[in-house]
Amino acid sequence: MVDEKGMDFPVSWDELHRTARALAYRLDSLGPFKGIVAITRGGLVPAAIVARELELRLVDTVCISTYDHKDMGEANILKGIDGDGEGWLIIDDLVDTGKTAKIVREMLPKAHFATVFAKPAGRPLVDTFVTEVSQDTWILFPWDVELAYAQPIRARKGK
Ligand SMILES: O=P(O)(O)OC[C@H]1O[C@H](OP(=O)(O)OP(=O)(O)O)[C@H](O)[C@@H]1O
Ligand code: HPA
Ligand SMILES: [Mg+2]
Repeated sequence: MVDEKGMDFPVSWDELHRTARALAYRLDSLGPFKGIVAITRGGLVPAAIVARELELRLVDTVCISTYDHKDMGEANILKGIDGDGEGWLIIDDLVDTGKTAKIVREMLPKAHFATVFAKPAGRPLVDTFVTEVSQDTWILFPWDVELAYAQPIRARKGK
């Protein structure tokens, strides 16, 4: 779908699994880490995949909510975490504007911040990521979609 937020970029479960494993592969040489801090909710699935690959069993959460579907609002910090993050790995699904990442970095300045996807505006705030997509792309994660009829491309264009 194309709307004012740009083109949708759908990601399947398989692709997400493969890309999160690629992230774990990169992170393996940057550790060892004490544990993972998952940024809910989007970071939960990638964090589970990375935790499995890096054999990390200590997993905590920072809970932040900024978007209502594609509409950005104020960042609500629902749950923080103590300490400066030294030795910890923070995992989120993506950085977009970098608003969430900035809050998390201020909260845990010594942690390593990693995401599966990055858009250019947020990229400088991430230590490690795998796939960059353009700023006007909207990533559709597999947990946000269901299988449904898709109109042929020509019909969508009204031909
Ligand atoms: O770089 P930003 O512009 O801050 O956008 C990225 C953040 O937005 C999304 O979270 P959201 O607030 O939608 O909450 P959710 O993870 O619970 O879906 C996504 O999971 C990132 O955490
Ligand atoms: O591109 C995105 N996809 C899903 N959630 C998001 N939250 C901020 N940007 C995005
Ligand atoms: Mg999130």
